[in-house]
Amino acid sequence: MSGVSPLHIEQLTTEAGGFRLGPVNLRLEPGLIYALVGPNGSGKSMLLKCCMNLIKTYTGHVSLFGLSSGREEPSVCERVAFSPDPLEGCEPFTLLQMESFIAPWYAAWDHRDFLRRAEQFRLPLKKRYGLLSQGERKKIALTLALSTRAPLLLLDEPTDGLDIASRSRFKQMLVEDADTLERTILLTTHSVEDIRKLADYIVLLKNGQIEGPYEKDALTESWRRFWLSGEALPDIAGIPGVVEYSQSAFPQLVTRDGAATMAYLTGHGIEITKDQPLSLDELLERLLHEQTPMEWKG
Ligand SMILES: Nc1ncnc2c1ncn2[C@@H]1O[C@H](COP(=O)(O)OP(=O)(O)OP(=O)(O)O)[C@@H](O)[C@H]1O
Repeated sequence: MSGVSPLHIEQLTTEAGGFRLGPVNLRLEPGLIYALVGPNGSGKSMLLKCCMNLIKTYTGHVSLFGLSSGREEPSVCERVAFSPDPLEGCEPFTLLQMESFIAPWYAAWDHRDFLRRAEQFRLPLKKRYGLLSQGERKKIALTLALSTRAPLLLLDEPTDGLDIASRSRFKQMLVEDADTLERTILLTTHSVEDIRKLADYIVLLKNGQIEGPYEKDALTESWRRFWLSGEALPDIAGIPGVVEYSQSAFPQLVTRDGAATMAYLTGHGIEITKDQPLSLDELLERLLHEQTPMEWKG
């Protein structure tokens, strides 16, 4: 772990409408993109709102760059931008008007940079937010968040509703910004494609609790499916990493620790006939829904 964390959450708990979130502990490292992934209603939006102090009824502690998130002073505010889903209360305003409200909070705001982003997203500057389509509204939220040039962005479902070209432009903007800005992003998403293309790390939110962060590349390297030549394995429970074993004409197993499983099988003279990494879709589904350490299939 290095230096001060852009976002450090300690023992955060909150409740709303019978739903309990936490205790959540999470520490982000600078310059990385984290995908916060969880089922509908798992508390992702609540967590982002707690970080922004928009929900104040939480216990625990949130610090932004080492400063308490509750301190509403420029040194905290200008370092973080939040793109909620949706932007509430903005219906009467145009993009230019929204800029005039937000820009004064951010010392690094550059009007030309803002105009360039709006143009790249083909956004009207003088049309009221309330009259725009869902995708156009999302692009407004992204334009405003990115234009802050804040070193920490919290983005709630940033690509939801975007057309294909706009998704590419968004990604391109992140890539271009990385040349001049050390930016940490925590984004929520239900899109495997977003996770594949954007995220360095995956953070799971399940049953109100955080799992991870998991480095995406390490995760996809580690989770594997092996096909075996033997008819039956001697001691399945003793094989490290195995989460599923299917006994059939072509026995196969799924492991969360490919290297350890392979070492065990090789060491016990069991031949692996085929070895395949899990797709990110399957891997995420397993991570999000796994309840027990091992599932058996006869
Ligand atoms: N103000 C509120 N009043 C009552 N219940 C609330 C409130 N805010 C959130 N909740 C409840 O808390 C739970 C978590 O909501 P949240 O919006 O954080 O989920 P989410 O993970 O972002 O879901 P999704 O993926 O569907 O966007 C939900 O069951 C929701 O109904």
